[in-house]
Amino acid sequence: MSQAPNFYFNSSTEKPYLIITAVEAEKEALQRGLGGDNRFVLAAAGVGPASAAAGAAAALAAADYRLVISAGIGGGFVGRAPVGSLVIADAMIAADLGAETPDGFISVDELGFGSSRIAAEPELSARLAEALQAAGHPVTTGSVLTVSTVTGTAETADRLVRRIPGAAAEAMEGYGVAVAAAGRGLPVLEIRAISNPVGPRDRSAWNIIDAMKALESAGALLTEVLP
Ligand SMILES: O=C(O)c1cccc(C(=O)CC[C@H]2O[C@@H](n3cnc4c(=O)[nH]cnc43)[C@H](O)[C@@H]2O)c1
Repeated sequence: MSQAPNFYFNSSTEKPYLIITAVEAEKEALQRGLGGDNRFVLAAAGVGPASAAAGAAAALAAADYRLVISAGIGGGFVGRAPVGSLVIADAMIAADLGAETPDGFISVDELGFGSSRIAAEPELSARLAEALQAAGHPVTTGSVLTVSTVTGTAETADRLVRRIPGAAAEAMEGYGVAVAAAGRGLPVLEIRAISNPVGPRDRSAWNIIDAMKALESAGALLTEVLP
């Protein structure tokens, strides 16, 4: 883990919700939206699927939780999730877990080594998406791809959406968090606030400020939607 998880005291008798972000800025944006709701415990576990899985697993070993949420900024596939919008995952997909061949990519599923897809908890995901829509926030439901390398060309972006037609966004942590949650039999959600389009590397196309505001809005609605 590149950053130590920051655990917050929770006085409720109910098991809390665990939210794993990559960096402190994402955690703080969510905390602003959550407004001190002590049902939530947040940890910034570092960038990438390995740090995310290790951070989530450590938090889950230390206390009991009822739900795990992977949240942060992400890239939106063009025409599906614009910058500033939110994506609520229907599934977390390890998009680069497999083997490259001269004829194309073979997923870990096709190789017979497990599954590259973990489904999000459908009812809560739908409720959160509906609440965001009702609040007037642009939101898309679709698969969130977990990659170890940020996509940096139009060719790679096209290849990903052709191979995974339901892809709405990509980020680097969701599948790692989902593996840790699945290891404990816990439901999982992923929320991505879109900071940039997936495609040719262009730092000027990034809008971290709007993405952090969107993450804050998602935090505020989580307090209403979760039981
Ligand atoms: O320098 C670049 O060109 C560049 C482009 C996109 C993302 C990065 C990062 O280092 C971000 C890593 C961090 O943010 C999430 N994130 C945000 N946008 C994306 C994306 O388009 N693809 C993958 N991850 C993204 C990610 O979850 C990490 O936590 C640098």
